[in-house]
Amino acid sequence: MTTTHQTETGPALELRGAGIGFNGRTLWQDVNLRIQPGEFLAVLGPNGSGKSTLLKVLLGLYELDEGEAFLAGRPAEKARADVGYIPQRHTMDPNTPLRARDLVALGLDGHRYGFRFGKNKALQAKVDHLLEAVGATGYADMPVGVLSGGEQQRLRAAQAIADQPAVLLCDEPLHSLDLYHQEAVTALLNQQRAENGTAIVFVTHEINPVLDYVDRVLYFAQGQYRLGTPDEIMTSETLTELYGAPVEVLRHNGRVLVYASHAEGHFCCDDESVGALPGTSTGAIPTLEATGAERQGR
Ligand SMILES: Nc1ncnc2c1ncn2[C@@H]1O[C@H](COP(=O)(O)OP(=O)(O)OP(=O)(O)O)[C@@H](O)[C@H]1O
Repeated sequence: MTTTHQTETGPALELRGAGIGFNGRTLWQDVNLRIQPGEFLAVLGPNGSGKSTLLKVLLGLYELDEGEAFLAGRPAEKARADVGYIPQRHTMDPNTPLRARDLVALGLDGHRYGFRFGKNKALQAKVDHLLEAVGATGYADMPVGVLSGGEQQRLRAAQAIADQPAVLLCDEPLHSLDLYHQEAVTALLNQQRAENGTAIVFVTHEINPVLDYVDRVLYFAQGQYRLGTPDEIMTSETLTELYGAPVEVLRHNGRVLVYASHAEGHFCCDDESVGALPGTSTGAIPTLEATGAERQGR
């Protein structure tokens, strides 16, 4: 059965006055956000700014310090069945006793079908379709533990959308994928939101591969956030204001290029973009990750 979340009323996801921090350091606060069914939200920000934490709040794994989080009209901790999740890449144990197709099948209401799944022809066909969509047909019957990181990541993407969730939470899902498979996975996610109304929350350091699909950007930095369309947020003016120090944003061949020249180098943008900046040598760019001093000071 096809689920279409676009026909449902109300936002797919909502944060009201939300805030969270750890060990006395506020990651973000007073976040107000309504994501509609079918909307694609990119979440950006430096290392440690709280992007993955946002996903964990939406998964009901972390409690907010203030405010509320709702998914499909329910408090986040009660909405697990409405959520698909592509976790940040981690390599699976080589001895994991699952084939690639079993991993994807678990996304199809695995708790209900369990390993009897193999007898259901309709579900098998669905798994085959998902495997094909992420280019995994060739290794469908291989044990997942022997697959490469990128191959495993494509299976996680297929698994996460298998049950057509109302909200899909993606934590750097393109990390370690080659360009061809980045495009295949982003096209699949886009199809999922267009055809089934799945709202997508996409944490990434690199907006360019999804720029064509992104409706709005949520950008965390310095304990603050900005929310708006890519044209509103990915500007020198907005990011300079957010970081409180000069950031230059350029558009080149349809790509967003972010250049942070502050001496402390505590900005974050994607290295690939900086490298692509015309007339700029990567050697001249300071480190773009949070400094050790910043992290210890939280
Ligand atoms: N359970 C926890 N207990 C204590 N600190 C935590 C916990 N979870 C996250 N943090 C801290 O909160 C900060 C934000 O972590 P988070 O993983 O959300 O960052 P991020 O923006 O996703 O970073 P990255 O780009 O590096 O993946 C980090 O400094 C992290 O150490």
